[in-house]
Amino acid sequence: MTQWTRGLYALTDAQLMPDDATLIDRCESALSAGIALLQYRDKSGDEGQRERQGRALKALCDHYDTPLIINDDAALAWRLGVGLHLGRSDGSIARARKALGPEAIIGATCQGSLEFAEQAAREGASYLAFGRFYPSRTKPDAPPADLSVLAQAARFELPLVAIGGIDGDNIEATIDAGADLIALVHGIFGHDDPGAVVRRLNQAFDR
Ligand SMILES: Cc1ncc(COP(=O)(O)OP(=O)(O)O)c(N)n1
Ligand SMILES: Cc1ncsc1CCOP(=O)(O)O
Ligand SMILES: [Mg+2]
Repeated sequence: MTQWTRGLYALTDAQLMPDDATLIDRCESALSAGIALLQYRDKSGDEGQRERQGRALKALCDHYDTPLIINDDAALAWRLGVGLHLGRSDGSIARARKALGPEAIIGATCQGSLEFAEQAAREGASYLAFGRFYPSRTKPDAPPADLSVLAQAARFELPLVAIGGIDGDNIEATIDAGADLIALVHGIFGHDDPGAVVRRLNQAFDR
């Protein structure tokens, strides 16, 4: 597996990629340009679609040697043998760690809270996700967080993910504040050519 602890973290969106062909095409474009992690985030409520698209993305991610993370759905992550991202009301990190095993990548939403982060780290999270840091088109009601939380979270010695409204204009400031991974929906998949955007955004890590 390629190093996943620093770089771009692309999250899918069923509105931006409404059918299987668009989803696979856009994800392949991002993967081939070089992302650290891909998250399948499906809020459609269509179980069959989630199983089918999850399996297709697993095959694609294996091809590019890039970890796949499933949002919310621990059972699907277990069936596919991939990583899992859990928010505050998506179930316990400790239970997911027990079910998925010591090697699985398990991420936790911490919003802007060091207390949430402390608990997730204790329960075995692989990374801690903070944000939203900027106005987000994908999740406008996500609680806002201040960038200063990233420097304070360095004490957990886990990869820190920043999320929410990140784009080419604010990515450098977000990395400089302490983010190891930059998670984006619109900033990657809101563009016709995700690969070109990924190449541009990756330059922020190479300064
Ligand atoms: C990398 C990453 N960070 C945060 C989230 C948000 O998770 P959650 O709060 O559970 O909200 P939903 O994404 O489920 O709407 C995430 N998915 N990924
Ligand atoms: C899932 C999630 N959690 C906090 S903000 C957000 C959405 C991020 O999407 P975008 O990069 O389009 O703001
Ligand atoms: Mg969730």
